[in-house]
Amino acid sequence: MTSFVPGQRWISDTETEQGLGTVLTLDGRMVTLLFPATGETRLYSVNNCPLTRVQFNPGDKVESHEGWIMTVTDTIESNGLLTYEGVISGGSSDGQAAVLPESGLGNFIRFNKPQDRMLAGQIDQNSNFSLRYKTLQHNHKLKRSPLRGLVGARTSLIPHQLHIAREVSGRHAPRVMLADEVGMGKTIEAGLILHQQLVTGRAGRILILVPESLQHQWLVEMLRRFNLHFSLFDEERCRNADDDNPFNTEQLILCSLDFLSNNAERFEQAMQTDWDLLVVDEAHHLVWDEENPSTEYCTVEQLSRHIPGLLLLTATPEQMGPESHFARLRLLDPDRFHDLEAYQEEEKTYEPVAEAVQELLENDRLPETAQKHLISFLGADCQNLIDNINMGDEELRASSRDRLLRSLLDRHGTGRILFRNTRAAVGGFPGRVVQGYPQPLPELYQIALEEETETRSSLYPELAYQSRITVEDMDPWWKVDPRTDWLINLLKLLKKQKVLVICANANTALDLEDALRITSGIPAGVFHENMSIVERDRAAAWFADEEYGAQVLICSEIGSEGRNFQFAHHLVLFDLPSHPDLLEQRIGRLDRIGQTETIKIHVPYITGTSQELLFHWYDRGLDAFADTCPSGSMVFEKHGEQLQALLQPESNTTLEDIEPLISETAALNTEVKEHLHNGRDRLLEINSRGLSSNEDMINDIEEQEEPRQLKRYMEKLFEGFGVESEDHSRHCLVIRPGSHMVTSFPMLSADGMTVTFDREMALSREDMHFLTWEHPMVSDSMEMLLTSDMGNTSVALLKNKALKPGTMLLEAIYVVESSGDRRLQLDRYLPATPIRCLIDPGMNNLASRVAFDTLNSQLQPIKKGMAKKLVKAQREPILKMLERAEGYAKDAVQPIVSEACSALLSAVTEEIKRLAALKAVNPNVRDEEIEHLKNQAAIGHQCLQNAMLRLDGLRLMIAG
Ligand SMILES: Nc1ncnc2c1ncn2[C@@H]1O[C@H](COP(=O)(O)OP(=O)(O)OP(=O)(O)O)[C@@H](O)[C@H]1O
Repeated sequence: MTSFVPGQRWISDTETEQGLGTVLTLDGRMVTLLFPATGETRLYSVNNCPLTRVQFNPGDKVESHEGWIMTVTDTIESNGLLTYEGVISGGSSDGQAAVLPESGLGNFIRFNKPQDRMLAGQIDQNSNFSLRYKTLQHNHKLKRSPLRGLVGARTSLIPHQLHIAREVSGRHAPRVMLADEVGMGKTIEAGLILHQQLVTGRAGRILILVPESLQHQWLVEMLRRFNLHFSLFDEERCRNADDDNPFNTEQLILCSLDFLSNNAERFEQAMQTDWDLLVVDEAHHLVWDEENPSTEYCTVEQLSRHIPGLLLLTATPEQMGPESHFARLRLLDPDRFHDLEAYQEEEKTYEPVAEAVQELLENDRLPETAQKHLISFLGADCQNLIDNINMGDEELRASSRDRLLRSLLDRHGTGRILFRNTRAAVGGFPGRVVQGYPQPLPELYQIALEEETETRSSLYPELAYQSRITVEDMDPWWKVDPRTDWLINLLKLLKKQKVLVICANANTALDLEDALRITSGIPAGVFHENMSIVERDRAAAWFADEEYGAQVLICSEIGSEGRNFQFAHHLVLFDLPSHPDLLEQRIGRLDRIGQTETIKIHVPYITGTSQELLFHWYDRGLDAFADTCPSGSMVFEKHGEQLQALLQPESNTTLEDIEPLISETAALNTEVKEHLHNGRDRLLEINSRGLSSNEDMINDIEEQEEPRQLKRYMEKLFEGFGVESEDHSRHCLVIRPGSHMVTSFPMLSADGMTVTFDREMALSREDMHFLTWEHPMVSDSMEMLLTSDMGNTSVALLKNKALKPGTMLLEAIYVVESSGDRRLQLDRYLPATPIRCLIDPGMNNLASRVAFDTLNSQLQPIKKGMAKKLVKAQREPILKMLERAEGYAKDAVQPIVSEACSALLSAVTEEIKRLAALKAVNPNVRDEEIEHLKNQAAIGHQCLQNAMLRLDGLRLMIAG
């Protein structure tokens, strides 16, 4: 061992972040070092200290503590201290000779480059070198995967959701409407898209706007399923923020749409924030008409003008009429949807477009009629794609077919921006049965209704009773109303089964709760818009509790929107809503993913009132109870007014009177359904479920999950960072901080935690953390390793009989990577890509002949002292071999960069072509947009061309 002399510079092998240390004193068997960079001193045992003497050699560049740089030409030793001679590089003294005693070396010098560390004698364990290389490989594979961002969610793999998520999240700044039927997983689809956008860096700042009642549900779903920590913003939170603009204090923010719409100051602040993506749930509330657009619509419209990405979620897009629906489409893509009349005209052509799509899907080669058909929609330009389908090889035919289909879907119909999955198309949902329960009309209701002129009162006679009958000591309405006793009997009959009751008005819900408690002692939860969010969540949780929860929850219309109650199988519609989409929203509380039984819908109605008429109109006219009703809004557009007139109390309509309307409605309903099925819905269905098999994607995801491989890898990573892990059960581990942990480990709680690598287990055991390749614990710890110098040097003994003892091999791992504005998303095309070189004494690169794992299995550790001596002795050959390795690596860079450039260009060209084609039919597509795309491509191309090569790891192996 070199002896210590005060003034010498040494570096700590275990605390490289301390910079260079100076020997202060030598006291018998102890040595004290001062690390001027941090001001810390350390006491070491001379015989057993993790220290390496710092000694530079001719050719090395060193920095003085004054900041100037010198290239060393000679080293002189005197009384154990070194003095460097050399030439200054850079600055005003460039080229001048200089002398630098080691005490004048910069204190912050750190050897983190592999060759510097190795030559300075900082050698890591072989297992960490291997872990580092594996990490680079996994990282590269993950970043290149087309499924990146979609595999990490704690959700079942449901094909229609994954298709939409992949389709949308692949886009830059996506602007789409997710309009799956109620309860089919729009929140999950949105979560997958957000997760993907965040993981890939396409988005960083996201704002979610939801109805107040859904804030908490969203927060929980985002955290529980996607590990996304959104912050809930309300007035109090904003007031307590430490910034003039509270929205600048978090990246992921969720607040209610009402909060922003009704608060000019907060809205202005939100407008001044640099968001990447805006999400609006229950977007049918964005009502628009030319003279009087709603405040909510205007709020979102203004935000959406300056936020690049926009996701609108609604199960009932046409609930507020076709104008509002069109206005929302225009929010998403003003170029494509610029003229309502033109759009409505175009809707009529959906059927022939759907036929053309069908022809493309069904025909292996395209007959002449199909060709003409396509040309009539897409113009003569598409002829060469048609020729490819008829004459090209299999791959070309498939890609040309795909491009034609995409063009058809994009330019005709709502194509790229509207996704709607229906139960009918997806299949596998439990059925629904309805039962009506006619109840006699109480005399007091009859009296109250005689004076009524409004439909609303006859639909909800308890309101008419309360406003018209004003005698003293009158009974509450629920004592008069026969539906109360009926409900109590039903609840008794269903005993412990959960029953969700929905009525239109909050007061009715409250009174009913009283009625149940007073008359029968049945405790019921209530849930309505006038309750605070906490109260609502508490009521929902009480209802959900299997063991001690309430049998019944009574909800008002608005209060229950978007909520998940699929664990219940009985739904009581205490009254009926006035629009078919509202009815669909009500039934959707139970008819959702996760519903396991046939849903029983119970509808009590009072005979002789509008309730009875409406029940029959919905049931036999629209068939809206037993089945979902995609045609509801359109039929309502046509017959709504007539229906309203008949429902008016003054009209005295009988069931017989309404029969003709019911028959007309049924006929129109069949016609509209068929029309939708053949046209718009057919296009939507193909767009929403995808053209190729989604099963393949599920298989790919399952393959990419690799729970066993991930578990093995993480066990190594835990070990590398000093985290203790032990088996819990199959695919599950218990992990906790170890006593030798070098640094804190991402997301590891101090008390330890149980993790599973298995999706099924994660879905059934909420208490376990679901580790996937995309979990922040995994991705952050991978990054932590790659940004440190851990494992970037190693020396090992190579046990291979075919090699002469003493033969030296050098393994150099390079990484080629590009840099550029985050928004350019260049790592889609060129993620950090490892290049491995294995140099033998003849300067050949053996990397392709000797696999990493094969070589690794033949290696044995060498003692650190021995390794340092070896490196010192072999300095010159190591440098020569390294130079050769760099040459090989440089040769490998160009093909990698060229491939990345072509991928970038083909993606942008496709987008430019689309805009150019849209411009032909729509003058609103601006030339600047196309120019912008071209510029982005040019900048991206330039950045890729400037990709850098750097050495990431170095391993020296000696045969023995
Ligand atoms: N892939 C999935 N894995 C596990 N659970 C799911 C999945 N998709 C949906 N669910 C569950 O199904 C229910 C309905 O999903 P979600 O709330 O996303 O539907 P929605 O379409 O947004 O509903 P609504 O139309 O009422 O707003 C939720 O309880 C959700 O957690």
